[in-house]
Amino acid sequence: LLAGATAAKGAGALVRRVRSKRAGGGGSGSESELEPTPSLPRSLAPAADGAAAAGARPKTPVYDASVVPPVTLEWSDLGYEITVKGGGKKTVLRGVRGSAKPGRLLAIMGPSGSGKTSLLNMLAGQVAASSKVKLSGRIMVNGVDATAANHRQAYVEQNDQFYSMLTVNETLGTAAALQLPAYITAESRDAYVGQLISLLGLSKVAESRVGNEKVRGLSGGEKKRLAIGCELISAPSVMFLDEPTTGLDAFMSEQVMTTLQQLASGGHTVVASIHQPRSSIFALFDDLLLVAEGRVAYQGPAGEALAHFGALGHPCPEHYNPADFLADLIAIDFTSPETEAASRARVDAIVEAWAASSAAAAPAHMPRTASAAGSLVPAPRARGRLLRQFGLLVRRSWRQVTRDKATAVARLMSNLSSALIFGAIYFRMGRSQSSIQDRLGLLQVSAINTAMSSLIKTLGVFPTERVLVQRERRRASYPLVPYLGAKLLAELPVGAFFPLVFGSVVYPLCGLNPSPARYAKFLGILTLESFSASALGLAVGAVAPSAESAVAIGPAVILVHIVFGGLYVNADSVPRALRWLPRISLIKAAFQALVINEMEGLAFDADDKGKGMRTGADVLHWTGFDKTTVRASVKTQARILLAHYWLALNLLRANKARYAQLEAAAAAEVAAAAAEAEAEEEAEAGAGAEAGAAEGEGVVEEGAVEEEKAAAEATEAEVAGNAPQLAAA
Ligand SMILES: Nc1ncnc2c1ncn2[C@@H]1O[C@H](COP(=O)(O)OP(=O)(O)OP(=O)(O)O)[C@@H](O)[C@H]1O
Repeated sequence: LLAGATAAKGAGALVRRVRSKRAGGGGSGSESELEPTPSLPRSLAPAADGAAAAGARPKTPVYDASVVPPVTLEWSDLGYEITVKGGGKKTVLRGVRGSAKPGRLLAIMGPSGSGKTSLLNMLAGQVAASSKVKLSGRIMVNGVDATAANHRQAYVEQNDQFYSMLTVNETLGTAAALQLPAYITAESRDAYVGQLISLLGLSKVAESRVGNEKVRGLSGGEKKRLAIGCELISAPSVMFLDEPTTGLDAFMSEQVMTTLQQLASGGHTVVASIHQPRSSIFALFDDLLLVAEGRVAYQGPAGEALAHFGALGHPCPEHYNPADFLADLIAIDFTSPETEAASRARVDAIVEAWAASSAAAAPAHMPRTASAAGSLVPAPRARGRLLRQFGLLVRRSWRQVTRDKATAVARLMSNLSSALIFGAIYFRMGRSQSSIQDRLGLLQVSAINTAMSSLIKTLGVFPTERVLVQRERRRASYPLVPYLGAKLLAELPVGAFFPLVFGSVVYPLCGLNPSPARYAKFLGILTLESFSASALGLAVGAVAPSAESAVAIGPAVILVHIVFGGLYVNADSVPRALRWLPRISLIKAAFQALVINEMEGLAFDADDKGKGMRTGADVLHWTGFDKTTVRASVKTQARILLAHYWLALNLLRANKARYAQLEAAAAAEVAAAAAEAEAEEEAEAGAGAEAGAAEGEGVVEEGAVEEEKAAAEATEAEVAGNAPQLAAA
């Protein structure tokens, strides 16, 4: 049965049939009785036995991702206002109302700039918090105010981010292992991932790497379907997708939208913003929400939209793409003042006609309560043990870093060429007086080169990875500490390899101190420094808004480390107020250790006049490094390294996404509900009416969301043990 899980349209009917069977509790309920091809993977664990299907508590907990609690979303009076430069207000959305139903694909369409993305983000609670943004209105889930705890939703962003060196199978496998409850066996998980892959039409590329700009991998459409798959793991009732077809050709767009239609058929509530689809894609929509200038021009069955506009005197010409027709109809034509005025009048008339229509007035089911009553049970969610998460994350990072041959070759070539260039410039330095300056120069540029190469590599990769990690953490897959720990552990050997290559080549070429112990220490000092620079890269990458800005900020930061790196400014002559800077310079710590390691016990030839520094001790005195040791410098470097990790961890924590919440209307509703509850309480003393869903103001942090989710988790054991009841619900 499961092997046949291809994406068959109409399979939703089957799923619904199955559901009604279960809900009835009759029959054996055995999976093997069911006929072909569900639109979603059916079950993670072996199906419940007859007793379980009949309602008894099953011995093996069942997690069935195909049967999500049905969710109807309703929204009313949505307003989205932005304070623009100069203090003016821009209305992005005004008086928007509508609904999205389970088992249906709702497309949000409209001309560019009409507010599609803003509406989608608002419905999904993904509008970035800002003092300039004001959101109002009400969003309900099955009749109660929407909260993170009372339904499970997923949001597929426009740009897909993955670990590029992992295969499709590994990507979904890791996501499943991180997100699914720990009681699900590895075999069940693998089977589930296999089904998900066939559902998404990714079987042919299951063992292909995702790829990136450097390494060819999946096509745009395949990546989009993989992104949908990653979100599907947690069995969300509602799926939001921001322009899922952007950047895809017509064929791939259709494949993606067909996948969405299948998900809807399987019982999910699917909402996608989309920009002028072709007619075959338009035909896949169940419902349509047309946005014109931030207002609703139509909401209802997609198949009835043309009739609605025909009745308003705007018939669609024959053989015309309905999506193009509708987009043109509600677009403002800025060609000339006359065309603008005419098109505005047309759009206004359309919007007003819709607002006045009975369909628009059909009340969304909006009881006056702010209670987030748990009418819906969220799907169980992973709270795996830290060690298990750590293991998974180490394996993922290890695969990413060891398989990235292109980056490894580039780093190898860069380190080798630097070593050879330095080797040629400082070739066999000897013991003359001028070799003292050469030695100091070589050790300084070696410290700078090692730090720069490590920093730039981290800056180029980490900001993108951070986005991915933040996304995963939004799904509460794992805490930051195991993530960072796993990353460091997995990258340790590869990270150490490059400074070792550089040092191994440059040292003998330049004729540095011939003692093998000094050679080994030289390599150790450079390796530790490269980790310190990489950790600095993590800290910069944690705050930089993009990879580009990280690459701009990083060198500016390292420049301070270079200036106070020990050669350009003598530590003793640094102004008192800036004395802390050399102490935190990773280049200084490395340079100092390298110089002491090189100079101790070395003798130099006198110059022509029989003068000059004759011993390494003289050089150390002159540089001001005679007051410390290699060991102390290495300890300093270790402290700098740990401080950078600590900084990176805290910056990542502080830089988490914050989302704006519905403001005025929600606050008013909460107040009204509170007043109502108070009145009720007075009326029936001790009735204990609840009115306090304190979601009034401002900003919801992920932490707050997590707390809500944690509360929902109390139901998890229940869910685990009562899957048939959940399915029935
Ligand atoms: N943070 C913001 N600051 C200023 N203007 C904004 C902001 N967010 C949205 N807007 C404006 O709101 C309007 C709607 O934007 P939105 O991105 O929702 O439109 P859209 O229909 O999705 O457009 P497109 O199809 O081009 O992506 C646009 O005029 C946009 O410039």
